[in-house]
Amino acid sequence: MTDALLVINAGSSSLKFQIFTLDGRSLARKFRGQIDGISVRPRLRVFDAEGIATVDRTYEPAEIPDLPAAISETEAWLRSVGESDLYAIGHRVVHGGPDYAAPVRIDEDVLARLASFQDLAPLHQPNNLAPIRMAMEIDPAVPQVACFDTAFHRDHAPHTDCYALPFAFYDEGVRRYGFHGLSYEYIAERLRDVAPDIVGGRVIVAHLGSGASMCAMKNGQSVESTMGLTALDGLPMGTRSGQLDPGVVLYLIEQRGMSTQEVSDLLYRQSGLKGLSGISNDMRDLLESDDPRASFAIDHFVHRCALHAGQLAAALGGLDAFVFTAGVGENSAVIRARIAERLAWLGAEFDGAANTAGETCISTPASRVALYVVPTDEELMIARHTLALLQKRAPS
Ligand SMILES: Nc1ncnc2c1ncn2[C@@H]1O[C@H](COP(=O)(O)OP(=O)(O)O)[C@@H](O)[C@H]1O
Ligand SMILES: CC(=O)OP(=O)(O)O
Ligand SMILES: [Mg+2]
Repeated sequence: MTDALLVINAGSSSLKFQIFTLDGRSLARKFRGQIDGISVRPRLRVFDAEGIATVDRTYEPAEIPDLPAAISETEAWLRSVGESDLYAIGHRVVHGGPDYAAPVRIDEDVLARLASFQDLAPLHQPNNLAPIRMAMEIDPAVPQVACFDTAFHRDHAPHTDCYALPFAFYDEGVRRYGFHGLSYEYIAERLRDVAPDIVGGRVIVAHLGSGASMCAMKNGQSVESTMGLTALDGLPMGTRSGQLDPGVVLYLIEQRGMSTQEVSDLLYRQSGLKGLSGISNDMRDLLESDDPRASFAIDHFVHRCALHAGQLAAALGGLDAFVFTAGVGENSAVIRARIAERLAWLGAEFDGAANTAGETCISTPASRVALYVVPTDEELMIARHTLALLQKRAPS
């Protein structure tokens, strides 16, 4: 089949993939699948075009201990359905560095440049690039396109995305890039249908998954993000610390004698919900647990979400809407309720019944700040960009 478009999205706790068929310029979803809960409660699910689950398989944590294992398992599944003759493959690549403000067709030079950003996104970039190399080896003739988490944020004003370091660091690329841009771009588009009255306003989108960030949007454009040079900054995450006094890093090195590798492992893999709770990086495990350390980690997460929401509301000069998305934001009514209650001072009137009923709008009609739950679809955004780039037009 030469009219199939494969999309791969390697996150920090999941590998998501979709296959689309092409009919001229339009995309039709054929399969959507993911292995989530990697290393904790791995589960492969594949849904057909009607949303019916065609595969639902759980694994022991040791069977899918990391992203590379999930990549191999997914490759095996893809081979089994015979999607070997592809029109193109679109990839999520988390870090585009200072070079890439838009999707790019991948060749050896581009791949080498993307590999040079690996240390800035150690949880993601290696797993984003491995399937690209794999596909190049299988069939170098299939076009591959990289779509970046950083691209949507690249129009930030320089005084907002610099660090207060000597300016030469900004020039060499030490900037607040921001991530989850494919998700935010998709949500910005969805809001045109879901909430046309606020799309031109001041909106915070909270992408709360295993990785978590918030984006301040004005008129559908990103103006601020909680993430920075790396995807460590901002909110606490599954295994990442989030915002930290840089003095803590100095303390770890100088007082505790930790190596850079040990500090990196601590901040990327042992911190966040996992580090604070000592139980799990998976929000579902914490919500199900009676252990006070689980509720402590959740309290911290909610507190930091509320603080960062205030910061982004300040960046926007007020707030018209707040949108929840990604694994936690889409699925946990409890976490949404707890964060929404902390937005009351901004004028948000939370509708608890709408929230538990799974409605899209979870604020009262009188609320000055509208609250929404909008499922994200990074893979669809990647598919649109990939097709547009290969057909040399703006994504539709
Ligand atoms: N029903 C749920 N309640 C609470 N959290 C959930 C639920 N379903 C999924 N999650 C959380 O969502 C996270 C995964 O989100 P996702 O956006 O897929 O992450 P990523 O792409 O970063 O791997 C997991 O850590 C999981 O705890
Ligand atoms: C950038 C990032 O944190 O991505 P994810 O949430 O998919 O891990
Ligand atoms: Mg993700």
